[in-house]
Amino acid sequence: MIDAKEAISEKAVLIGVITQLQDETKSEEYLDELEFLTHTAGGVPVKRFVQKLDRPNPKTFLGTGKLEDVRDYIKTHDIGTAIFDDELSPAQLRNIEKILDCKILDRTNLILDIFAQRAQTSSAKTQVELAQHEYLLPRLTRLWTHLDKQKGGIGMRGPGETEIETDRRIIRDKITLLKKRLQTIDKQMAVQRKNRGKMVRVALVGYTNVGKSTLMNVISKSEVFAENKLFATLDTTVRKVVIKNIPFLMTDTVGFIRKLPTQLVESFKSTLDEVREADLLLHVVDISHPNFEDHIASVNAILTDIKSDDKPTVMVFNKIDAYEHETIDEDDLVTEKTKEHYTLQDWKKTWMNKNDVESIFISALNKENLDDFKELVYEEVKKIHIQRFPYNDFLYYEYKEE
Ligand SMILES: Nc1nc2c(ncn2[C@@H]2O[C@H](COP(=O)(O)OP(=O)(O)OP(=O)(O)O)[C@@H](O)[C@H]2O)c(=O)[nH]1
Ligand SMILES: [Mg+2]
Repeated sequence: MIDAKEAISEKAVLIGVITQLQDETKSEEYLDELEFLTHTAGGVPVKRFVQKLDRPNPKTFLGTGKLEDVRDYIKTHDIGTAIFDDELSPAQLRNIEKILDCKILDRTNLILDIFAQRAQTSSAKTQVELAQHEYLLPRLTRLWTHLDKQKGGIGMRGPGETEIETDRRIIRDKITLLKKRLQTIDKQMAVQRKNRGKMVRVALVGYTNVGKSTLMNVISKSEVFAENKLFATLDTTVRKVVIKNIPFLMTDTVGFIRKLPTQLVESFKSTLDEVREADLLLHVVDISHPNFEDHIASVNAILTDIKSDDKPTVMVFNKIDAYEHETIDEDDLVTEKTKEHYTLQDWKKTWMNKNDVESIFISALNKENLDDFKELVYEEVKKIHIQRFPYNDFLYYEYKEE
């Protein structure tokens, strides 16, 4: 198993591709994100290698020529790790390892590593460990390559293969064990959720680092760990919040990311159950991020994945204090107005015009527009609360303070 702390603490090169599916700009944005991930994991990105291809090479991800460039660079600059901006297949990993003499990580691996470093509770730790083992299982074949060379095609059933088989069996057993342990945890968590009664449940969801925990803190006056790193939160925090005369439960949970490893989605089931069982979602967006629309799409895809896309949702555009846009000079009649030129007002109009979804623009950090935010959440929670407690109307006795 990859040691969480040791995995990367050294210089790394980042490797990506430009394809028909991702143009130069996209590729660069993705590598920016990979760089942020690398930092978060404790690595130091020193150089990027990007190649234009129809699609990633099925055998070596990059073309072999380009990969040799990478190898030369790694040798001369004493690089410890090469990080690929995609999930490498077991075969790709094996082939690349033959060419580059250093630690190879892919995006999935990197994310798993960050999760492993950050997991605090036994639940989160078990979930990550399960995901790591499932990632590892098909990739255990690495040893085969050495055998291949030594023995050729014949006589492969030597001790080497038995060893791999033994390793595989150990990992499979471990997976079974972890799954069992998770089932027990799942049950406990389900009981806990039940014990919370019928109170309306609101879940903060959104891309990683958008400010969910910060918002949770200002709304519930709690102290949830928030920082400018990806995946600051892995465990779910639930707080009771009261706005005016309605108490409800608010959940802060793990942030999403583009191409969240499927193993993680699967093993974080009990964490994501909080989202699945929520009555109302607050989809928090970092509007100051140049890719925020992509982030919304990624989050929606994962919500669909976990069958939670049809829940009542409020779009919460956070970090308005940090929003910047490009401007067109008044005498410039050539430049066409694009989204880069949108003011906050333009974005508000765009979103207010959507009938099926409520939206609000705030800054959790500077506490801007929080009163309107609370009012909106109150109205949405009230709709659900009234349905759930039809006879409990005394809760709605609102007394005005003069
Ligand atoms: N400028 C600005 N920064 C903010 C705002 N809200 C949060 N941040 C910063 O954004 C960073 C991430 O905040 P978190 O609250 O940890 O974000 P999160 O969504 O919980 O992140 P994960 O738990 O990693 O998914 C921190 O450095 C916050 O201080 C805001 O309104 N404006
Ligand atoms: Mg958080």
